[in-house]
Amino acid sequence: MRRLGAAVRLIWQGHRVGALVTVAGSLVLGVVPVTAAWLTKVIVDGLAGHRANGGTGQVLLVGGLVLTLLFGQLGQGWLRYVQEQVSRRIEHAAQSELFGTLNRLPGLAMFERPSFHNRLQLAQRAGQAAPYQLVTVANGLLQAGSSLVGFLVALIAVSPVVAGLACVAVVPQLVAELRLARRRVDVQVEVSPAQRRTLFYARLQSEPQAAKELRIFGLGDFFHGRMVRELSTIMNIERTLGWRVFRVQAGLDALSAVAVGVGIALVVFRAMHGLLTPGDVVVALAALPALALAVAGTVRQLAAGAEALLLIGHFRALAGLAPDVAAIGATAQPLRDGITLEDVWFRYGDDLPWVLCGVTLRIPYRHSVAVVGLNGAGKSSLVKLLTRLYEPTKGRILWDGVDLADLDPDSVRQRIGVVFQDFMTYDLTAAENIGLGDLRHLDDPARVRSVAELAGVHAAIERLPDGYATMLSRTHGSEHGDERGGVMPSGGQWQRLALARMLMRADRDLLILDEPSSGLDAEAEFEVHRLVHQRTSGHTRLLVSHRLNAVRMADLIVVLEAGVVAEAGTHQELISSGGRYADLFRRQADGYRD
Ligand SMILES: Nc1ncnc2c1ncn2[C@@H]1O[C@H](COP(=O)(O)OP(=O)(O)OP(=O)(O)O)[C@@H](O)[C@H]1O
Repeated sequence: MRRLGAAVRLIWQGHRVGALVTVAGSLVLGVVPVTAAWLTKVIVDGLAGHRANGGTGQVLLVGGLVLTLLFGQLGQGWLRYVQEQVSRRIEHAAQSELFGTLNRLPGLAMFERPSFHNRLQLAQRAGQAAPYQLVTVANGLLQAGSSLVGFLVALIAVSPVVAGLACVAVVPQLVAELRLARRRVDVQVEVSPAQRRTLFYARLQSEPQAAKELRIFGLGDFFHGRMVRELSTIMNIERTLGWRVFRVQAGLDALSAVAVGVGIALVVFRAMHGLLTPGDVVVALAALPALALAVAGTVRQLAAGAEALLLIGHFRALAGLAPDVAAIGATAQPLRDGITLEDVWFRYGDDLPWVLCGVTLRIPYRHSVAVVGLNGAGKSSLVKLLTRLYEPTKGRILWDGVDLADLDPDSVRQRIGVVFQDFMTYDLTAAENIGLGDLRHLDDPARVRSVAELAGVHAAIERLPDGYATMLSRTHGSEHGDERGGVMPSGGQWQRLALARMLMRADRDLLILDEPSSGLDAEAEFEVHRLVHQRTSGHTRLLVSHRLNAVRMADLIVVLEAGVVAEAGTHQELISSGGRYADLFRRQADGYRD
């Protein structure tokens, strides 16, 4: 019932007038065949002398029959057109609702589950197809149903026994078709992971980023083979289903043919004994196959409706997904004292190893804290906890003494500027790639330009064919229809663009720079750090870097090792203590000297 409610809501949001019009149209068109059959009967009875229609009456009846048939033909075309319009609007509403829900999910954990993506794929398909399917089913049901009722009434008038036979034949058809509907949905669920893998292999073979390695390592045939294997798996599952559908429906068709045959025999038998007029025979002979068709149509429509409702269940499950990070709470206030991590433990899943094992750390207001450590030490995970993309498994993170878990994540994020280690590269213009850092200033060229200058990428952008309006993509044209194809910045230039994007938020309370210069050459790295330090000094900052020289000016340096804080102090203190940091620093310095 809830699924039906969800479907009706989608249809209502999509195009309520269109939906009502198609329902009314279907009802009217449903009575066309039976009207035509009755007019035929009256004409035939008039011709056979069983009725006194008169010459004018016969002409009027024939005219009425022609008009009825014409109305039926034109009406069907019109109904199809309105249905398509309704369908487009419903699909639009469904996709908008689905992705609106996804965007409202505050955390990351959900996006890292294969089951979520399988369900998303099903939900997308359900959102695209199922509501429309329901509209066509409803219309089909109304048409087939009203034809069915009409012919049944006609048949009851001619022979109640034959009509009863037709009714009994409905039961096995309905049961079999409903079981097939469930199996169809099960198959869609079953093939969903293989379909997603197929898409993944298809993308690898078509995207420029992967094209390099595929060609150099000769991986094209390897991935092509894997894709073909997945396609074969899908094909085999669907072929088995197709064979089952064919067998069941062939059985049902045979049953229906037998029922029609028995019905016709009964009609002929009664007519031979003078119990039926020629008109009755015409009606019965027209009604029986038409009734069989209407029964099969109605049953298949019911099964398609059941299938659509089962699919809508996936849509509902996703559209009603509970957020993995509580999305409500008090609004975060401007930072005045600092951020404290209290015995923070974290792992990405119950069955995965601990990443942080009791980290206690303070980032005082207007101070800079650097986190260093070997690969996999948990530095980026710490950043994800601070930005509330995940919740700590144990322990607390306090924003001026208030647990982050009690604050509205959006309001916290509005107070933070971040450049991630795995930053995004958007297939958009250079200006947009920077301006996205603060949507309020997306169309503020002066501001965009000033942060680009700070990040040292302005000169490179100025040299592009269309300057800041140049598309930074080789696969997408611009939104304004320019399909020339843009340019591809270098790795270091992309990193500077990400840095500039973060600098759009340089006025925020907490700035987090996770490896902001790993793609830069040594000279550029030094320059970027100097500029960022200058531009953001006086802000509360968390810096993550492998290049210890780049973070030596931080107020506090924390060495993270195996998920715990192994050492903490200023650069001088850590060097003097001769521990892990001093060792790492010496080795990096030696590396530069050699
Ligand atoms: N999304 C994730 N799901 C599961 N495990 C993850 C995820 N992200 C990171 N990990 C694991 O958490 C551990 C810490 O990773 P993290 O990225 O925080 O380390 P890091 O210190 O930033 O490393 P690096 O210096 O290489 O960037 C690693 O063992 C990694 O495999």
